[in-house]
Amino acid sequence: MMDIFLAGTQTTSDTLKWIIMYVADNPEVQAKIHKELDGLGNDFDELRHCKNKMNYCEAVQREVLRMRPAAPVGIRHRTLRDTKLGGYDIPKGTIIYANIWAIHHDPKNWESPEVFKPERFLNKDGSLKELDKKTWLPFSSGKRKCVGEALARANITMTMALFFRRFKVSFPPGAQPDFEPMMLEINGSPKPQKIVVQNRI
Ligand code: HEM
Repeated sequence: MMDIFLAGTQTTSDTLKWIIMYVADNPEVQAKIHKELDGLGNDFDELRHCKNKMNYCEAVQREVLRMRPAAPVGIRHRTLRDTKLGGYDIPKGTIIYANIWAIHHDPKNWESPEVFKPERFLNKDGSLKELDKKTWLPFSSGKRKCVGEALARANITMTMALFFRRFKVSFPPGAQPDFEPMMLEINGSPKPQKIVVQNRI
């Protein structure tokens, strides 16, 4: 139970904080989020039916999870026996981890990886592209991948919808936002930032 609480709280809240920061820093992205959410009309009352109509919000979520994965090097594992991986010999008992950050920022995988661009996940007609699970893996991969992915993704989608429907965010005038994560145990958390939150309704 402790694993679920520890692994499931800061990861989701950090991702939401990164989303707020990237949206505050990109007014044109925020305008598109607001347009999409305003377009849901009365459907908004039944949020669970809206997920498939929120492609742009989904693209923002994917891009933030790519640029600032909440667990940038996953969880450490120890090999149970001598093994070979990618041509390397790895002795029994070696501590290994997946460098998710490096995969997400590798220009071989992503065009201009340091640029925040949710559109990279969308087709020209606004539909979502198929996810390449070899290059986008914020929840890691394989047998020990995150067990909370579906819960986290649903939680982030609903919070984004409820929050951005109601609020507009920005950095205070003259602020110099800091997008460098600070590593806390396994988490790549944002540093505390001041954000201006304005009511839209
Ligand atoms: C944005 C949110 C989240 C992200 C980015 C994330 C990411 C990850 C990653 C990268 C791992 C390591 C997998 C590996 O060892 O290869 C992991 C493991 C794990 N996550 Fe998450 N996680 C998130 C939310 C959650 C939530 C909401 C829960 C539970 C309610 C959860 C529960 C766990 C558990 C129990 C493990 C260990 C799995 C195992 O060792 O078999 N996570 N997560």
